[in-house]
Amino acid sequence: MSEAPAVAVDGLVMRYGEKTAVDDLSLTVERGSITAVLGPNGAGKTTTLETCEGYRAPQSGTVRVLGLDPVRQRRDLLPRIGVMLQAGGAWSGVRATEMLRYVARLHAHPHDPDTLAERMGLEDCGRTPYRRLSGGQQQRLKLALAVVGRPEIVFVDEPTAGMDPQARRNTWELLAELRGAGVTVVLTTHYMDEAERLADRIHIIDHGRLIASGSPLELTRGSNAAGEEHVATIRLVVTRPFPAGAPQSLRAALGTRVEVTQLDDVSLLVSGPADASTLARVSRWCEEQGVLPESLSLGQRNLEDVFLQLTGRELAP
Ligand SMILES: Nc1ncnc2c1ncn2[C@@H]1O[C@H](COP(=O)(O)OP(=O)(O)OP(=O)(O)O)[C@@H](O)[C@H]1O
Repeated sequence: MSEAPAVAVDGLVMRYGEKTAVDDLSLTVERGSITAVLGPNGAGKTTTLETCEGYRAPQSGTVRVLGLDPVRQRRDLLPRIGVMLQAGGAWSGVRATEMLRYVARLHAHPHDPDTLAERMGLEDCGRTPYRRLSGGQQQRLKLALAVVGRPEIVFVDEPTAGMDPQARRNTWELLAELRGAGVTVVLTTHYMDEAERLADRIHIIDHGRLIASGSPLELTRGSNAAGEEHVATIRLVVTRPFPAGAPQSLRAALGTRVEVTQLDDVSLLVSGPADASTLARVSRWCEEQGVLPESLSLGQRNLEDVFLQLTGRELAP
């Protein structure tokens, strides 16, 4: 029998009263991968993760982690997973190293807590009570607590929120190292660069639904109806609102190989096999329409553009 995926979510529905937080979500996470669940605030990322961690029972649908039911088989699953929660996760008065040593002792084959503390840059604040640690230090301690027991899979919710750039890079390194050691990492983030740089696979969710899945390259390359790759994105921002029908008119001017998405009254996105001559044609179109570009730029398509095209909204909070 083939090994079950690290995570299999199938038709998950989760509601809080009238509010549907997770809406018929299905996704899988392969073992040994870093998988990012990317989405804006309130997309349903934390709720999905908490269901995988066994803190919430699915209201509809199924969730399996390492082939086990996280609620019914919690005792079997708990020693095999590591969890970094967004909020809480340590007692407020406990000292950092004390907490790490305590949690290490709960596991059969833990990492050495002192080495891990050093690795996470926590050696200088080992005697500081948790509540007195800075936001970034608390994040690092929570991550150390999640991995000290050598889990097979770690769930990390917004692992680098509030960290400075150096601590973010250290965290990315640690997560990549875990993958190198065969650990599956599932992380939620609303930082596109984090997902793009770290993840083997990205699931983009919005309003509790899966709207796209793929490797960072698959997602950012994308393709148009003719199967051509979306290699570039042109962003156009103008000084006054576009006339009605602007996206259609611009698309007619540029040809069918590109896609035009209007983001708001004054900005739109052109994506497709665009180059300098496309840029020149956009500029000419502005002249014909009597709109003045405030900015016009050509760049590689990134995850932000993918999200914008799919939803018409910005991903960044
Ligand atoms: N305990 C709760 N009671 C009521 N509504 C909730 C509760 N927890 C979450 N929600 C709502 O469910 C939706 C999904 O929330 P969730 O925390 O899962 O999203 P998220 O993608 O993790 O967001 P964030 O990035 O802000 O953490 C949101 O609209 C949120 O307001």
